[in-house]
Amino acid sequence: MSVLLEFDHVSQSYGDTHVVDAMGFQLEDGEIGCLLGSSGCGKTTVLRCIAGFEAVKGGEIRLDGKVISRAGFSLPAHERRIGMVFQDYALFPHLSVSANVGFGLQSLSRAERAHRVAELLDVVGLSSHGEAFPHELSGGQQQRVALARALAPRPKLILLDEPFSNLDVDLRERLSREVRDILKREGMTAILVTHDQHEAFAMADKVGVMHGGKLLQWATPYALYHQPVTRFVADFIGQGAFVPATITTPNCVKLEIGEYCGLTPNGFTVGDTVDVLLRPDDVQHDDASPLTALVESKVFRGSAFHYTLTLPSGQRVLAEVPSHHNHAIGEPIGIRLELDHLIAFKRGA
Ligand SMILES: Nc1ncnc2c1ncn2[C@@H]1O[C@H](COP(=O)(O)OP(=O)(O)OP(=O)(O)O)[C@@H](O)[C@H]1O
Repeated sequence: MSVLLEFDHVSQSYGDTHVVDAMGFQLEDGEIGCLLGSSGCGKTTVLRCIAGFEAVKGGEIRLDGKVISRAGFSLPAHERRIGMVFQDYALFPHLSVSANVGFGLQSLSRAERAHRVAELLDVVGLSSHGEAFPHELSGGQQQRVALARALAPRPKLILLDEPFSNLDVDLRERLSREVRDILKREGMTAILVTHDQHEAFAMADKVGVMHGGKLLQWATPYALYHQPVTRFVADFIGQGAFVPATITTPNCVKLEIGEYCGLTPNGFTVGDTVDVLLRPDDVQHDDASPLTALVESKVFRGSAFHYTLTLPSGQRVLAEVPSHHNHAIGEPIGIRLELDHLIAFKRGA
């Protein structure tokens, strides 16, 4: 695979306000990337810079090896071959679904256009809705029309700006999987912007966590969850509790609930005091374990309970426990740690 989109120390500011700060990442041809962050972190600005609606103030954006934006130069948006899908779908209300999808295909003959439109309606599962108007479709169907319209002219890259935020949670999850399948089938490279971690994980091959205009980590969802490089990313992605510990040997760490070895505490020396992140799936319920914790609260999630447990010191940990283990608040339950790898940050850092 070759690199399609490159961000090389890209910065953007409005007056004295730095909105994007020396940002760097690479997206391979055919990959789906996602910029994830809370409101105001700069993700939409990044998307606008890629689309060509804004020129960057520093660094370079390259598409397919060619510079499309640097200080003093910005390739016009219509010459970038980038498609966009917006949060509000932005369909033309007075045009049929077919006409919406065929809108960017004016350079094709009528027959070629009809062929491409039919092909895309099939891809997004709306072949029988070609004559319908946008207001006759559900939100999810309208978003699939918007995707088909963006795919129609065979762009190099598709940008999706919070594409599912107007939809209810169930539909959002289903549609994010469907859209991923469609993009993959079409071999399309795409960047999605969202503040919803579930959406990011369901859609993307690589996710970038943004905070205050900085890209803190660009990695697979698995690596973000299991190997976050900063405390902020560890906190932002998934759930968990930080528990005090000490590095006792080059590959062992001692917590209040025991010493765990065979781990690689990178960057620490023996004697360092650290905070270890325990995810709910690291804390296993085991009736036979001599180690117990008190149930402080619990949330029923159907297949599992999310327990908040209190260790003897008062330290809280979270545990995901199959829901047939229904324990009462205040009850002690046996626990065991399953630490595959260590996520630890120096105490106070
Ligand atoms: N044209 C502008 N002029 C001045 N400040 C701007 C402009 N556009 C955005 N900003 C500021 O830049 C910061 C980043 O905005 P941006 O829209 O990129 O964030 P975002 O992460 O996409 O947020 P949201 O999820 O709320 O859309 C915000 O503080 C915003 O107020």
